[in-house]
Amino acid sequence: MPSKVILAINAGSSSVKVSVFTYTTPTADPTELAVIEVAGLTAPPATLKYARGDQHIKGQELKEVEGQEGAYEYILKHLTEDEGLQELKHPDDIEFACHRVVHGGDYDKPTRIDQDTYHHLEALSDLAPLHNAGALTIVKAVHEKCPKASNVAFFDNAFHQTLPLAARTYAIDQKIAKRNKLRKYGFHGLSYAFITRAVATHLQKPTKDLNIIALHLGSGCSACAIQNGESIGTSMGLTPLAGLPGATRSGDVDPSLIFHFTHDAGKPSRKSAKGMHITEAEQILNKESGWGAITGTTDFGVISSKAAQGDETCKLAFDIMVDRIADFVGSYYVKLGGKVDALVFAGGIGEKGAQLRQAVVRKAACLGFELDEGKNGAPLEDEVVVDIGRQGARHTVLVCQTDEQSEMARECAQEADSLRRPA
Ligand SMILES: Nc1ncnc2c1ncn2[C@@H]1O[C@H](COP(=O)(O)OP(=O)(O)O)[C@@H](O)[C@H]1O
Ligand SMILES: CC(=O)OP(=O)(O)O
Ligand SMILES: [Mg+2]
Repeated sequence: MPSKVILAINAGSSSVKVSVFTYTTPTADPTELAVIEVAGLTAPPATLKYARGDQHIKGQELKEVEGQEGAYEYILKHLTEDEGLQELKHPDDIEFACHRVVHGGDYDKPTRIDQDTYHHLEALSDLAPLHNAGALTIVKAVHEKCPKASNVAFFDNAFHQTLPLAARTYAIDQKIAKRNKLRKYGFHGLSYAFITRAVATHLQKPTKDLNIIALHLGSGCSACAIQNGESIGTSMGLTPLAGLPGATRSGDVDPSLIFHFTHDAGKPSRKSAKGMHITEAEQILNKESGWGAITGTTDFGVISSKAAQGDETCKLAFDIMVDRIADFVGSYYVKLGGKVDALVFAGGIGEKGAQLRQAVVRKAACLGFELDEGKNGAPLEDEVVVDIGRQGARHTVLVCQTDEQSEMARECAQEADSLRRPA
């Protein structure tokens, strides 16, 4: 029997990550065969990372690759040409292509993408200007190049369906809010779903009893208060712009600020990509702000080391992040009534940024979070969850190597029968 390949595709704002899985039965977790990532899309040249068995490529520059669609084309070619990846020799070997779709509006569960869903998701593109359009170009590319695959969308806002009414409602006219669906959706949900399960397993607790403050810190950054395994508060809002700053995003500002920043706030952005209808205000706050605008680099690793060497601009960007993250840790501690099993760091910065973790945890020391500095500074090995807290401290601090692709693949294998395209 031919093996069934699941390709899980995660189009982030600065990277495209694809993992290749096979699966056999709906009960076993899919087996990961390879992981490939094209990163640095906001700071060209893009770079390649590839891991399959003993084969590892890291940091190879890809001068010709641009944008999420270009990254996907490169990835598919690389995978099908890898002699060692027997299971994926031809695009037709792919049974399911799972797509991380950041904004799913009212969609609350994995959904096969047909023409109708595609158009619904297209209409939501303006609400996730750095994400949806890129993901949809990949959906199109899969449709054209892998016609036998079933395309399934996994929504980044679905995990936050459990937000209590008050937490998801903006203090605006409710008639208009309802008509225009203006509410907090929240994102990074595939990551938070993965983190919840992985941390519950690590702490040997049932998911339904897990209470954590989780931080997903990557090119986009967010915080989430998770009570009894469910999201009860999260920092992103109607769009992934709200809350914490990101590589090119401002995060929360006074909503009036933009009208003092530019007189053209409401005009259509001249720079917005084809098919997108965003204003100058959305362009500036999503793509021309954040730590990239302050320092000139979108790489938070560079900012952290320069800040440590005394570069004042990088120190300011670093301190802004620490200040804003600490605000959410404090507020979510209250939301959870002080019943917190762990503070969890995840995402590119959460996993690699020892310096940032140290600064955040120091600020939260009054709540009982403390680090074991040796463990915090040690490079991560293969474990999914690592305890970096001081033994004996009131609260635990963890790093979780989150994996949105494996979250999608797991759900896909479980629901394979209902998600498969009719023959
Ligand atoms: N050593 C490091 N220390 C802190 N941050 C880092 C380090 N290396 C990479 N990063 C940050 O991680 C980001 C990528 O995070 P990731 O979660 O993969 O992003 P994406 O939003 O594209 O999914 C990079 O843009 C960079 O800012
Ligand atoms: C929702 C979001 O901001 O995602 P990413 O961090 O992958 O850009
Ligand atoms: Mg990401």
